[in-house]
Amino acid sequence: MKIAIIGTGNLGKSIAKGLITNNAITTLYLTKRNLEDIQDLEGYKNVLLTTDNIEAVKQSDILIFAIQPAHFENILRDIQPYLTDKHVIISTITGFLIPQIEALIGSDQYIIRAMPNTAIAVGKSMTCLCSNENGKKRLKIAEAIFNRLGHTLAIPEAQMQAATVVCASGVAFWMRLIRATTQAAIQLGFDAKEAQELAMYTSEGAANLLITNGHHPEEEIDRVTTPKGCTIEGLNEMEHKGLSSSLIQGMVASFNKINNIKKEQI
Ligand SMILES: NC(=O)C1=CN([C@@H]2O[C@H](COP(=O)(O)OP(=O)(O)OC[C@H]3O[C@@H](n4cnc5c(N)ncnc54)[C@H](O)[C@@H]3O)[C@@H](O)[C@H]2O)C=CC1
Ligand SMILES: O=C(O)[C@@H]1CCC=N1
Repeated sequence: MKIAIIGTGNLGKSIAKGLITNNAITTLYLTKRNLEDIQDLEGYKNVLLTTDNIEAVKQSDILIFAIQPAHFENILRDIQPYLTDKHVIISTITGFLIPQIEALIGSDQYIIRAMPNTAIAVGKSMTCLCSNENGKKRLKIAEAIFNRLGHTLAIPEAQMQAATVVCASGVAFWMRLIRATTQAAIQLGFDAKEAQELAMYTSEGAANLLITNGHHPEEEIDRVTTPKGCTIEGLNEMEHKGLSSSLIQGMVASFNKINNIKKEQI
């Protein structure tokens, strides 16, 4: 696949690393205004760095946009004359809706919105996808790309904001949970490196139990909680202190914020 990433910053670089590691490219154009920060990607086979978005568009079929929302409109206007029937437009940009993209480049384009997270760099992104009417014909291509870089779910566009909180911001929420369990493990006597190892692999194992077995989390909790044992003692103490409630309230606060970001910027 001839892919271009327009705007190779945090997310764009993570996608690039995932595509390179998974051999998912014929050519990969990476664009950025200043190429210094992505020089480390230059040595890879078939990876080309450029500041020229138009050149990258002309040479590629799949265009993944990973710039900040404020830059998207001008870049779309610049590249619009060079779009042809071969192109699939994939936008990762938060809060930029399909009708806004259609208004700039036309509803006859194949337009897909993708909401990945930074775990895409290690092939473990939970990526939500939606498309315009025409883009439905190319959704399978986007699924094929992002399934190589983790797991995908096609959703209606109306759920993209919620998906951003759960999956993209979700990486930060999980990092904080892993850090907190690491701190507890240090207090219980492990050195910092060991403590993080225990926290990371325990959380990976817990998630994999659900992924592999398809169980509800409480079913797995029931297997661990010995009556009058230490697990239920700790679990109930966490709930008395508001663990579930605080997570839910935090995610709802993120959702309220994401719905107001655009209004605040105006
Ligand atoms: N960071 C994350 O976890 C996620 C971010 N997003 C969305 O992805 C987008 C990018 O986010 P980040 O990577 O964090 O931002 P970033 O600021 O790190 O990256 C944007 C890049 O675009 C480049 N750029 C600016 N103007 C350009 C132009 N005219 N031509 C080519 N490149 C240009 C900048 O140099 C920068 O490297 C945002 O719209 C964000 O909402 C979506 C999902 C997750
Ligand atoms: O924090 C943010 O607003 C963006 C959207 C999801 C990840 N980063």
